[in-house]
Amino acid sequence: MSALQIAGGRVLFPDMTVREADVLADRERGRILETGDTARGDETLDAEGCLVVPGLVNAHCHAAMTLLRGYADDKPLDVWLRDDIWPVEAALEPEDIVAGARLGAAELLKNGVTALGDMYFEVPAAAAVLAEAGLRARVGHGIVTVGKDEAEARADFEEGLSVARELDGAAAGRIRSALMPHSLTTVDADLLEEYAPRAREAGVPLHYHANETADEVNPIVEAHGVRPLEHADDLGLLEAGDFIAHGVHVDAAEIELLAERGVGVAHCPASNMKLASGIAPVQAMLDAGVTVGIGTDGAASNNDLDVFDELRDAAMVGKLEADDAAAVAAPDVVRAATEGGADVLGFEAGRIEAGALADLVVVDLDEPHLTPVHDLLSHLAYAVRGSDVRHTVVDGEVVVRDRELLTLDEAAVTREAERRAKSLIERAESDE
Ligand SMILES: CSC[C@H]1O[C@@H](n2cnc3c(O)ncnc32)[C@H](O)[C@@H]1O
Ligand SMILES: [Zn+2]
Repeated sequence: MSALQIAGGRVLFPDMTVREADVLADRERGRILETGDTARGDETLDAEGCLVVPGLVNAHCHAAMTLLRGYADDKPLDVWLRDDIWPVEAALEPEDIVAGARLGAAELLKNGVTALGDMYFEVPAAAAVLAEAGLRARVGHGIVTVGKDEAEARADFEEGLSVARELDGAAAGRIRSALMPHSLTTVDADLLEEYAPRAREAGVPLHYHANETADEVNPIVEAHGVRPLEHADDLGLLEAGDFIAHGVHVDAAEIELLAERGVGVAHCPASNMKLASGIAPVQAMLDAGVTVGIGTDGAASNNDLDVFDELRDAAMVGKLEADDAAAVAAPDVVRAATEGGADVLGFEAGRIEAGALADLVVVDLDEPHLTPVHDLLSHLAYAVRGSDVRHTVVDGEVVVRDRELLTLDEAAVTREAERRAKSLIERAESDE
C-alpha cells in the first residue's frame, strides 16, 4: 500500500470542530485511512501552520463556460442566454469545449475544488479533461429540445442517455454521470416523462435547472396549474439522488417535496445575484432537511469558479433573505460547500474521517486577511479566498502542491483558452 500523510496541520472534522491532527490516505483506494497521530506515509504533504479541510464541492457548474467569462454581463437570464450566450454556443467546436474545460479544471483545483457537477456539451471529451486534471465529477450532456423537431429532440435525449451510460464509473469511479435535461421550460415535458424511467434503468440520477427565475415559474403554473417542482414530481423527475440547480423561486410545499423525495439543491448565490434571478430561501431548505450544496454555475454568470467566494455569498444573501443575521451561519455554509455538495452529487466525500474519499485541501493561514485567528470556521465562511489554497488532494493524489498545479501545464492551458475564446467569438459574430 502507498500512503500520503498530510502532516502538522489543524483539521476540520465532520462535527465542525478544528483540532491538530495528521491525515493518512491510502493512495490506491483513494480513501482516508486514519486521522490524529497517524503513521508516516510514503509521501508527506506539509500542513504546518495550515488548516486542512475537506475538498470543496462545486455542485453545479458548466466548466467550459470559462471561455465566455466576461463576454456578456449585466443582463437577466433570458436575455443573456438568448442574445449572447446561445448564439456563441452555436458556434462552439469540440476543441473549444476541451480548452474551456481545461481552463475550468485548472481554476477549480487551484481554488481548492475537488469535485463538481458539470452540465455541458461534448461531454466524453470534457469528462476526459476533468479526469486527467485529477478532478472528481458528475457530468452530463445538457439536453435542450426547444426549437427542435421531434426527431432532433429525441436524438438529444438519446445522446444524453448514452453519454450517461458510457461515462458512469469512468476514471476508476471519479467520473459519475446523470441525465441532464437543461430545465423544465427548455425541454419537452412528454420527453422528460418518457426518458426519466430510462435514466432510472441506467442507474443514473437526473439534474436540471429549476425554479431559477420568476419568468420560468409562471408559464408552468399557467399551463399545468401546479408549481414547477410539483410538475416535475408528476413527470417523475424528483427521486432520491436527483438534484436541481438554483431552486430560487420555491414555495413551502416545493421545499417540503424536495425534502420528502431526497432531492438535493445546488445553490448558486453569485449567479442568482448577478442575473438578478432572486434569492433562494436557503435557511428554509435547511430547516426542512433539504440537502444543500453550493455551485458557481458557469464562469459567464459568476464570473469565477471560486467556491470560497460562493460560500461567503451564500451566508450573506441567506441572512438577507431570512431577514435574520443568525440564518445560514458559518457552519451551515462550510458544510454545504463540502459534505452537502458531496451528498448532492452522490460522492462519499466532503468529510475528513476514516473511510471517506481522500479529497482534501490545505489552506495557508499565514496571510494578513486571515489574522488574527479567533475562529477558523468563521475564517472559512467569511475570509478565506481560493488563492489561499496551498495544496489540493483528490482521491489520495496530490494535484496542487504549494500552489502549483501538477496535472496540467497552466501556462499552456491559459494560452490555448485565450486563443480559442477569441476565435470562437470571431466565428460566432461573423455568423450573425
Ligand atoms: C445545455 S448545456 C447547459 C446550458 O445552460 C446554460 N446556462 C448557463 N448558465 C445558466 C443558468 O444560470 N441558467 C440556465 N441555463 C444556464 C449554458 O449556457 C448552456 O447552454
Ligand atoms: Zn447552470
